[in-house]
Parts: sequence; structure tokens; C-alpha cells
Amino acid sequence: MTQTLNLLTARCTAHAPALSAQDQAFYLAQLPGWAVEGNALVGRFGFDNFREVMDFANAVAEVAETHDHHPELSLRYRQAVVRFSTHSAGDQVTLNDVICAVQVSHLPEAAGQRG
Ligand SMILES: C[C@H](O)[C@H](O)[C@H]1CNC2=NC(N)=NC(=O)C2=N1
Repeated sequence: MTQTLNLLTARCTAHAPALSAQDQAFYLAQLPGWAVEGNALVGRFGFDNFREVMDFANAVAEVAETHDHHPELSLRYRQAVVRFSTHSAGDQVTLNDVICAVQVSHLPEAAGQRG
């Protein structure tokens, strides 16, 4: 059931269920630059140089530790790819992934992203 909540301040919860396709579409509309690929919520971020990539990655790590919800990160020169899925939901996309994706997108280190 789609719910209205402030994703910027929401916290992850235990035992979050996999989102329905309808709920995925609802939340993706609020996540420009993100897509569901396979069973993961994937965001691509572009930067001017590798130092900016690493600063972003470290900021993502803080979000992950705050929520105890950890993405797969792929880092390369001028690009970071962030993949969230929920292991405890059988590696499906849950609201926890959406919450973390929104908060990653709003990091100051993500500002100026060029995808
Ligand atoms: C015990 C601890 O809460 C779990 O291992 C956490 C850690 N980080 C996690 N990260 C992700 N992405 N999914 C999880 O289900 C998850 N579970």
C-alpha cells in the first residue's frame, strides 16, 4: 500500500517487505536518475574528478551506517553507481532502499551530479 511519508527524514525499519511494481513506480517518480534494474534500485552519479567520487562514496557510507542499510558501490573515475536492495527481503527492493536512495540523492556531495 503506497503511503505518504517524508522520505528525507524517514528511517529504515526492520522486516520491510518487497515493494509491489505499482509502489516501485510511485517512488521512482520521486527519484530522478534512479531506476530499478534487476532487483535493485540503481542510481548513477557523475563528477568532475575521482576525489569528488570518493567524497560522495564516504558520504554514502555515512547514510548506510546511519540506517544500517548498505548499498553496493561501483566507483570509477568521474562516476559512482549506487545499488540498493534489501538482503532481508530476499534481495528485493523495499521502502528501505527508497529511503536511502532519497537521502543519498540529497547529500551535498551529490549536488551537481551529471548522471
Ligand atoms: C543485522 C543487520 O541489520 C543487517 O545485516 C543489515 C545490514 N545491512 C543491510 N543492507 C542491506 N542493503 N540490506 C539488508 O537487509 C541489510 N541488513
